[in-house]
Amino acid sequence: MTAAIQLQDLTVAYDRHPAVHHLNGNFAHGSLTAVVGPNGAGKSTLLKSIAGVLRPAQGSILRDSLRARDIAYLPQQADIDRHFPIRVMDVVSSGHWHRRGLFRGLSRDDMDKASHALAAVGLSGFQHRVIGSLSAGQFQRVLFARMLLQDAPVILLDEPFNAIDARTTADLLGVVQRWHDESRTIIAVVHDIEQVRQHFPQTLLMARQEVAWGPTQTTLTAANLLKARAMAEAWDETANVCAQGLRRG
Ligand SMILES: Nc1ncnc2c1ncn2[C@@H]1O[C@H](COP(=O)(O)OP(=O)(O)OP(=O)(O)O)[C@@H](O)[C@H]1O
Repeated sequence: MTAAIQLQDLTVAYDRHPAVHHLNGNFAHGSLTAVVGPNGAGKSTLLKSIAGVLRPAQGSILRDSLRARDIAYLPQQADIDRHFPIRVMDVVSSGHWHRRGLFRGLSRDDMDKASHALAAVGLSGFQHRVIGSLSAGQFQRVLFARMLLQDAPVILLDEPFNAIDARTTADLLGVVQRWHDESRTIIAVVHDIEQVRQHFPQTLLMARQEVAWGPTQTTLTAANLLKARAMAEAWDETANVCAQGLRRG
């Protein structure tokens, strides 16, 4: 299968301290991959750099012929301000702003599409609710409805099921499976190893660097999980990005 996203010796750093270190590999077109690793392993940083929010310190990310709008990115809920006084309909409809322009009002067609997307995530009738009044699970459903409208071939999800109730998680895993059936490329940071084993055919296990990357069954072994933890604990937070020509750490 051809690569939708290719990481070439990718290092991403904050103030020159690497959070992702010399990653190499491909996310194939139509693949469904979980990104797994201990806290601070660089998972969110990797997703942000694939989304184009962060730039590589070294190496590169090749995105085939994808345009920025072809990549839908769902950040962690903690990174989203929900105190904004806007309605569910406005959030969902912003999923297709690239088609209708940022400042044009909502057409009847836009509203119908948003209503269908809300129905698909089990939130019929929520159009006029203010987002601050929703539970965490309901808000996550709204963000998935927004991504349904975005209709992107590549979907990045950062801990989409963290602190979300079991019913919502099951429903949203159904949406992810539907996207997979539609041959979209999906990369999701997931903490629940059992969930990964059940729903994600591919896994990238990382601890700043790659620990293992491939079919979930062969990647998520007890030995690899132990290795990831040991690598994360041994990581020197104060290390700088490698100077050109130095041996890789
Ligand atoms: N904005 C930032 N500024 C400075 N350092 C950061 C920033 N964001 C993350 N880091 C550091 O980069 C490293 C990787 O963080 P990252 O959030 O990517 O890991 P993660 O695997 O997603 O962690 P978690 O599972 O806890 O969400 C950590 O040492 C973290 O402290």
